[in-house]
Amino acid sequence: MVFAVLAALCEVAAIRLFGHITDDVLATRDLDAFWAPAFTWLGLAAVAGVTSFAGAYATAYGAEKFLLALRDRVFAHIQSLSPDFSENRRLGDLMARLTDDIQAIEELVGSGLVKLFTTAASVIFFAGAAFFIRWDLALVTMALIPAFLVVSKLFAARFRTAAARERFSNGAMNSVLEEGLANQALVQAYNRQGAESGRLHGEGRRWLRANLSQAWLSGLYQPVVQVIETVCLIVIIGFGAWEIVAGRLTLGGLLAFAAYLAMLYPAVQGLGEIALTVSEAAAGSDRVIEVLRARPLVTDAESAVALPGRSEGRVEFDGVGFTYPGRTRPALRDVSLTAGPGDLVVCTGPSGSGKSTLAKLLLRFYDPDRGRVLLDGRDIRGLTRDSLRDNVAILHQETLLFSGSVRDNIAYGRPGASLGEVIRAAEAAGVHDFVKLLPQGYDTPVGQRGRLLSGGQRQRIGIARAILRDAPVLVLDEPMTGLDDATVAQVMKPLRRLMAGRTTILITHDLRHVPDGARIVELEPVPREDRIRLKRVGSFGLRPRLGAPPGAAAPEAAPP
Ligand SMILES: Nc1ncnc2c1ncn2[C@@H]1O[C@H](COP(=O)(O)OP(=O)(O)OP(=O)(O)O)[C@@H](O)[C@H]1O
Repeated sequence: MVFAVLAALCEVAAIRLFGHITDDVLATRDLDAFWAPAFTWLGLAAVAGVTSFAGAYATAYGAEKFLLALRDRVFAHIQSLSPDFSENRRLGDLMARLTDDIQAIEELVGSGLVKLFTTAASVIFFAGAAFFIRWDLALVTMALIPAFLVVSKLFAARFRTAAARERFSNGAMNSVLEEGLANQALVQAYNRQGAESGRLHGEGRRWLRANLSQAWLSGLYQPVVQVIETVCLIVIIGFGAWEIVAGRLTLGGLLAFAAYLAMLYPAVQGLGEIALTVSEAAAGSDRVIEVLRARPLVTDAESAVALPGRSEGRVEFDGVGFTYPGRTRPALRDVSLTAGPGDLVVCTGPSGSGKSTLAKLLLRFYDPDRGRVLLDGRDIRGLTRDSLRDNVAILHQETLLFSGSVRDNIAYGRPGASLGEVIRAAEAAGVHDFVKLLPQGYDTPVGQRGRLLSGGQRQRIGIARAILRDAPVLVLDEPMTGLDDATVAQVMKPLRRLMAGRTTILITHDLRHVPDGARIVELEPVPREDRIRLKRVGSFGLRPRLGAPPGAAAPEAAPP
């Protein structure tokens, strides 16, 4: 701001010099009087050049840093929300909020604010200089300024509506793009290329219309303002000419005055344009603020403590009931089970009976509505989420991989792990054998979501990651899904190694590969009956601790 104000002051002085040159050199034809103002002018131009460069760079620096900090903050905020937040929204739209909408805010807060300040300063300087030459003439000029402001206010309101539509369409278009690209195999397999292209075209047209109405408004704004500006200049020059004829104003005075006005009106116009930038930024900021206002469903309690050291791995669900936010049917009701080090508890049951929900509660993505989840006898709501999750390793149904190398993906379980540790985990998980055959070994990229690898290979990388994490509690969510018997056999060996000595909760509806000695917990979907029944299955060992004996009435009210 300081640099920009200095540059504007240099321009004011340069115009004044131009007036002097006109009156003292051109009108008098005295060449000797030319050199001093000419060199001063040159000096001013140099100072103006340096200061405006410094101002522009400093503004860009501040704006970019702001953009970086805001994006980091919004992203960190989204990461602190339950996975539910992203799952309930379209990914492309969220990405548009993190990129384009934040960029629109940056344009206002970074360059926009500086521009507002420096333009306002220029208006004051040029108006002051014009007053200095002829206050009465300047007053006439100023009387026309409100016309600019009224026009810009009229346009800004419409521009804001158009900008909000454009932001919304941009998010929708990004969502279609993201979904189409992420599901390309599905699109091609079902011959839906045309439909997907049509969807994109539809969103693209909506975006185009929103952009065109913005272009229409900003295109119209310029000529309207220019007409007002021209009327002002003609009035001033006419009035000035009359004053010169009457001998009350010199030619240099009039020229300098007109030059000040030529600088002043664009500055006033610039103030109006900032109103348009504000409208655009407001549309973007509404969308970013909506994200920042979302509160995490689960936070660390003020009295939350970190687990002292490594957990023993004693897990207990004690009369747990849970309904997802916005749902009326409970996902779980009165579930009780315990598992200790070395135990393997297999949660089974039909689809939708709440098996994966148990894992989400154990990781505290949600808190139960009833009952408690305990780790080492402590309610996990009294523990910090970091220390809880440090002690639980999860292997998801579809192993989630990032688009880095094999090594990066295994080391995700323990950042900073050495290559030796990664290789040891990979050997234990049966990853090493196929990695040896990959073109770049552990540095081979796994592709977007690991799609360059087979399902079984991805699963084994997930196991290696969990081995490296070395957490005392292990949750395996359908680790065998989609694998053929031969691959399951390959995966089972490292899985057994991984489970040894840990508390393992294995979620599966396929009991064929469950190791002997496992405790089986069968969940039944809540809506069909009033209670969750846990029952013993076949010859698989121990009976779990029951929340309610089979056949007993459910302690809670029936679901709505
Ligand atoms: N994020 C969510 N928001 C709302 N409801 C959900 C959510 N996730 C799951 N549900 C609902 O909760 C119930 C239990 O789901 P859950 O995923 O735990 O079942 P599951 O037994 O693991 O099923 P599957 O074997 O098919 O994976 C289902 O009725 C499901 O529709």
